[in-house]
Amino acid sequence: MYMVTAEQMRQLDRYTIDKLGIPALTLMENAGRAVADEVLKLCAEGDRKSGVIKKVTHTGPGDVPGHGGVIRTDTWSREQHAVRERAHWYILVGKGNNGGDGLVAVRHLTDAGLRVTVVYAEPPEALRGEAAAQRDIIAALDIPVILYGQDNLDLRGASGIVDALLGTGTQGPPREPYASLIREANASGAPIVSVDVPSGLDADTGALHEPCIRASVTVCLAYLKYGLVQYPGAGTAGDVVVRYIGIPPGLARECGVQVQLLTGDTLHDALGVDVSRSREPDGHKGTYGHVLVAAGSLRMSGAGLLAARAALRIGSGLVTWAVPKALLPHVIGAAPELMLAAAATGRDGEWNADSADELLQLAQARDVLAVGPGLGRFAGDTGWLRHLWEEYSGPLVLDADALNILASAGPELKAWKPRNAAVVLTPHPGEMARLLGIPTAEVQRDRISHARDYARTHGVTLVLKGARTVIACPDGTAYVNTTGHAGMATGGAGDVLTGIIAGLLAQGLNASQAAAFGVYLHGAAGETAARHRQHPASVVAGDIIEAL
Ligand SMILES: NC(=O)C1=CN([C@@H]2O[C@H](COP(=O)(O)OP(=O)(O)OC[C@H]3O[C@@H](n4cnc5c(N)ncnc54)[C@H](O)[C@@H]3O)[C@@H](O)[C@H]2O)[C@@H](O)CC1
Ligand SMILES: [K+]
Repeated sequence: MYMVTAEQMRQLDRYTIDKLGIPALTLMENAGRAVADEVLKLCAEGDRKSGVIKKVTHTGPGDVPGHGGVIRTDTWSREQHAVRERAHWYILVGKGNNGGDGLVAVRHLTDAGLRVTVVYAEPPEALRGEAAAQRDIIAALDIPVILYGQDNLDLRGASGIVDALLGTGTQGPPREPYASLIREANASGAPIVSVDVPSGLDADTGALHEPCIRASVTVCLAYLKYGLVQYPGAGTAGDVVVRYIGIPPGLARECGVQVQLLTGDTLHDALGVDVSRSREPDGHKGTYGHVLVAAGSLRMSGAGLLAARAALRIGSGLVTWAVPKALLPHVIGAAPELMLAAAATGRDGEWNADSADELLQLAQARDVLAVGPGLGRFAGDTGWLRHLWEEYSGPLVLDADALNILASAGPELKAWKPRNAAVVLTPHPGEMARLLGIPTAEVQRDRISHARDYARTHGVTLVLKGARTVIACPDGTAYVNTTGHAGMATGGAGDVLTGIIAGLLAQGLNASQAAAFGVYLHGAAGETAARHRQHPASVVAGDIIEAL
């Protein structure tokens, strides 16, 4: 499922109207109709707040037996009519095309028997183009309208509200009278159905302006907008329903849109991943690759163990865990399936810069090198990592302190020899901020753009972790994950992801596939673990491995 910015959506709209010849009024009609459908569905589910609307058992249109088939008509049962007449919905209408969509919905809702009142934010004369055409139809139909003036409206009695105030044409925080109307709608407690995006949301980033609508449902038109998927926007949009309005679904790809929601279908169709994970009937452990995990130190040995165990559990043929020599006796038997290697001679169980050659030799005999979890920082670590980066010929997964080392290399990174094999970086927002030299809040404000820019500039595959993890590839494509939950914000969960991605690389997936599929599986395993533990908060990193 493609995801677009407001600007891309405008281009796709224009292309559909100007090049394909589908009239703007047709798109608006489809949009408003889609909104009305979702409102009626919500009515059928019942008004959760006031209990005015009860569940309707007969929801289908009237069926009349015909000759050899059924004639279906758009009629509604008496019970449905009765329910709708008792309800009273308010449709808040802004002066742009978002408002125009809302006015189309008004017409369809009225035809379906729902009592509706139109609330114009601005004098109806302010509407232009297609929206003005809708305004005139509403006037001709004698549908009740009011102009918002703060004391002529009490939304507290509303059964529901349609928010058609501001859409993808919004610039900056909602101005008056939009701001007051948004506050009143939120305070009403009525369910709110937003058209395209909740008014006050930055459609490109998911940042919330003050104020911003808190929707129960957002009926997103044509293509998913970034802001509905990224937090905090995702948290204010309620259930997001993407509805077709006549813009050909394939147009986004043809017009060069590169960002998609990561689903099972995306993995299969866009990334070519064998999601069934079938194995060769005559495969042997060599078929499934050998991972080297260089991770863990005296106080953080568990991080290395989790990464190595995850690499095993995801199906790698063999996994070797390299640790500082002094640590080795203490981790023997920690996971009997693992092979162990001592790769740093420091007596204190910490890594040291002298281990670079030794580690490189170990890595060259294996298919993938994962570096970072529980590594710690040590004197000369930048040169140490540079050596591995430049000399190791296989794919590299860098996490945790390996990312901090990269960050401290700063501009010097440009002088590092470009790698032929893939690099996957898996920063959390704090690590990403250090890589970019900007505050964490700035990373979070626009996660998709920061991840994509870094991946393109540095020729790496980048996994920006956190709710709705972003996987950005060197060619500009990006995927936004939907699996997982807040219970996975727990120590070690990131180490597990490192192991999963390394394990998938070892099994022959390319960097984009391994990163995207790894993130997806990691989240899905977290969900399974939450069900097993009966509460997300009780999930610990080891549970994610067991659930893989
Ligand atoms: N052909 C198209 O372009 C289609 C557009 N569609 C709808 O049109 C919307 C985009 O329409 P528009 O581009 O007209 O823009 P909007 O309807 O989002 O709103 C823009 C209007 O609000 C004003 N405005 C902008 N920022 C404001 C702020 N911060 N406070 C107060 N007022 C503000 C602007 O002056 C402008 O008049 C989409 O979200 C979607 O709902 C759909 O009808 C489908 C087809
Ligand atoms: K809206």
